[in-house]
Formats: sequence, structure tokens, C-alpha cells
Amino acid sequence: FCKSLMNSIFPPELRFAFLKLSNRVFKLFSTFCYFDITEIDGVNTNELYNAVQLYLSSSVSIAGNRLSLTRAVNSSSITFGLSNNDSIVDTYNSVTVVWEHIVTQRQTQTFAWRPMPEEKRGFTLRIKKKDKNLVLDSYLEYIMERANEIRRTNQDRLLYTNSRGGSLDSRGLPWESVPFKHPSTFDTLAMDPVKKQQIMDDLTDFAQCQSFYQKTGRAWKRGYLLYGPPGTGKSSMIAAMANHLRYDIYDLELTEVKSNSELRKLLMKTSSKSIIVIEDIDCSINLTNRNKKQSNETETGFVEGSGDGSTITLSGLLNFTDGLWSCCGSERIFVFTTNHIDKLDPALLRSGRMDMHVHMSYCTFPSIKILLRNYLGYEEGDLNDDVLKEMEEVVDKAEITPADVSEALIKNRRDKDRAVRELLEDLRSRAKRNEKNGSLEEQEKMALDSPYAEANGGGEEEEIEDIICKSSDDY
Ligand SMILES: Nc1ncnc2c1ncn2[C@@H]1O[C@H](COP(=O)(O)OP(=O)(O)OP(=O)(O)O)[C@@H](O)[C@H]1O
Ligand SMILES: [Mg+2]
Repeated sequence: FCKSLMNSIFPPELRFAFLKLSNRVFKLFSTFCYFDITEIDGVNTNELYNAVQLYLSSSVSIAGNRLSLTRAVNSSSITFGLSNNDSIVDTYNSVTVVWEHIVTQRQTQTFAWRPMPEEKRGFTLRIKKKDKNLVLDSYLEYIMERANEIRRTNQDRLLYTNSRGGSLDSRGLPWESVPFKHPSTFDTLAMDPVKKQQIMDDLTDFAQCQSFYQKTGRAWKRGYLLYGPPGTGKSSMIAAMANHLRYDIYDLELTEVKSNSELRKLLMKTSSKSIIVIEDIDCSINLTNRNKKQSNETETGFVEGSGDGSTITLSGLLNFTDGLWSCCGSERIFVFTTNHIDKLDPALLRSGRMDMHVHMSYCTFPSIKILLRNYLGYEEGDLNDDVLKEMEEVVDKAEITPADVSEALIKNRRDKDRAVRELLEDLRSRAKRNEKNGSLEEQEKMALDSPYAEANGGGEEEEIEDIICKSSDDY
């Protein structure tokens, strides 16, 4: 009616001007203001659009009559969405806002840098003018946070690796990912229960105490060093940590990293709420004394590499975990593992870098009981007291890894009595052997100290170090 009235009153050349004017008058007297959040901002994807979509999915599922349903790649759950041109009311801090999902057809383009979707999608947020500051101050921030939370709980977590070397994928990322489905949890992990509880509390504390880190001026990150013989559960512990906190894992293959700057770039492309893992850190690069490396750097003008074209250094690694760049994201955990803690530079071990040193030891009596429960379903009272007593007596002397116990139990899991009998025999014979030859640690030490070992390995390292020092002196 208004339109036909306007057409009959105004000549065509004045109509546009009148429309513009009436729009302005309307805006002046309207108590609302509007925010448009389009799916694509210029040529880039608008992160806020995705966040709003996810955020609304949690309230839409209850309120909406007509919903769109999606299931993303790598996701085990279905998300609800607002249908085209539908709206929903949301309340935040007692302020009511209205979200509308607007979908229109995109005009066909003759030329585009990249193909655009056929539909132009966006959300419009309607809010009272007096509440405008609330949106700008905290509502949008809150939406981003909630969306991240929803994404994390809906989506399977990912295991990233940099095994492609320095090359980037089609989205410019140096990491490749697969869904992370490792079943290890703190419940299945065989270790001293007190130590286990300490680690779990430490992790929970870390995840919940953002304000503490803010208040004390510390970057919101924590380092764990897991050390111990092979097969004692270091990798299983990392999986259990990730499952406990629901974090992604970045498994950093240090030997694939060519330089310190590449290491920094990898770090920059990790997301928050993640665990960054370097396994077998003593074997990854030549982490010798930092001062020696630095003197090489200053005197020669470049960093002495390890001979295979890689120029990554200990100080590069230290900066990675602790320098200014290490806090370019937040809520991150660094986990390093090693079989030989004594080979690591003390600079790497200091608090602030590696806050917690966790010794993954050979099986103790409590950990054997956990494995018997996990693999055979035996609870505390199910086993014969004499068997338990003997196990308790010999297990420490036997120095058996949880991996070996697991294997023995898996092998005979259909015949539980046999499984326990064979395990006990194995424990006895290992204990007897160790009593005769000394503990495994002592045996290993003796093997390394022997003249044969010197010639084949132990001495070689020192020789190479000597050569590096000499050559830098020559310079
Ligand atoms: N503490 C443990 N609790 C439960 N299972 C364990 C434990 N330790 C080892 N295992 C079992 O042994 C297998 C190997 O363990 P894992 O890979 O975690 O050892 P690791 O300490 O990382 O060894 P490596 O030093 O060789 O990398 C696991 O798949 C798991 O089944
Ligand atoms: Mg491992």
C-alpha cells in the first residue's frame, strides 16, 4: 500500500531520494541497531559467522520448529542450525537479542579469484541501541568462547603431525591431521596411584586456572617431562592426558624441522587447548651444551648444524617452549619424553620449561594390580592371597615393564589362571636373574662403561663434540 502510494505521489526521479530519506528517519527513531555477520568477508571466511552458527546450535535445538542438521567431517555428533530466514531470541546478561539467519541468492559473477558459494549467507543481530556496548564489550567474545567449547565437545579430537617436512597443505598449514582415537585413559594406566592422582590434579588445576596465570603474569602453559625405560607407558600417558583434558595433540617430529624459524612457524600454527609432544627428545637432535652452540653461532656467523642440513639448535628449542613465541596461543601443554634423562641439558629441565618431571618406572605392585584388573577383570579380592603376596615380594626385583606384563596377560587372557601362573613364573625368574647380575640399570651402566662400548658409541659422541669445539677454535 505504501509503495503504491509513494509511486502515485512521487515522480520516478524523486522516489529513490525519498526512500533514502525515509530510511534515515526510520533509523533515527528506531530503538534497535543491527549487526550483520556475513559468511564470507570479502574473500576470507568469516570466523565469527561459524562461531555464531555453532553457538546458536545449542539453543536452537530446544527452541526451533524447523532446523537444519549437519554432521561435520571428523565429528561424531550432529549439530542443529537455524533454517534459512528464520530467527531466534537469545538472552545474555538479562538483555534480549534477536538473531536472524538470512540467505539470498548470490549474483552470478563473470570473474572471481576463487569460486564463491551460490548462496549469500549471514546472520543479523538485532539489539536495543542502549545495549549496544554490551555486544561490543562481551557478548561476541562470549559467543566465540562458547563456540570453541561446543566445537571441542562435538568434534573428535585430532592428532597432528609435521611429517611432511616443511611443505604446506592446500590451506597453508604445515600440520597434517587424523582423528585421535587412542583409548588410553588414567583409569587404564598402570602406575603408582598417588603419583597418578597428582598428575591428574595438576592437569585439572592447569585447565581451570586461567585467572591465576593472568594474575601472576605467567604464560598459560605447562611442561611435563616423562622419562623412563621403553615400554613403561610414556606414550600411553600422553594419550591419557589428552583424553582427560579433551585436548588435541601435536606430535612434533623434530628431525623433520630444518631450522629454528621453521620450528617457530609450526608453533604459531598450533591451536590453544592442545598438547605439543616431542618424543625421545634425546634422540631427535644433538642437544648438547647451549653455550657451546651459541659460541659457534657468534664466531662463525651461522649456527653449526648436526651435519644433515638441519640448523635447529638447543636454544631454538628452548625458545620454542619458553620464549616470547611460546605464548602466541594459550592453554598449551608441552610434553617431552626420553629414555635417558641424564642425557638432557639442564636448561631444558628447569622449572618453567618442564614443570613436572614424571618418572615412568618398571611395574610396581599397585600397577600390576591395575593391569590384572584391566586385562583379566580381577578385582582386589579375586586373587589368591598367597599369589598376591608373592607377586608383591618379587615384582620390584623383577624390573618388568608394564608393556611386558600386558603382553603376557593378553596372550593368555582366555585362561586367567594360566595367565597369572605364567606371569608369576616370569616375575620369579627375572627377579632371580637380577639378583645374580645386579639391577638392569646397573647392567646398562656397566655395558656403557666397558671399553668395547667406548669404542663403539660412548666415546664417539665426545669425539664429535671435541671436533666441533676445535673447528670453532680454528675459526
Ligand atoms: N603404565 C602402563 N599402563 C598401561 N599399559 C601400559 C603401560 N606401559 C606400557 N603399557 C602398554 O605397553 C604398550 C607400550 O607402551 P608405551 O608405548 O606407552 O611405552 P613408552 O614408555 O612410550 O615406550 P617407548 O619409550 O619405547 O616409546 C602400550 O600400548 C600399553 O598397552
Ligand atoms: Mg613411546
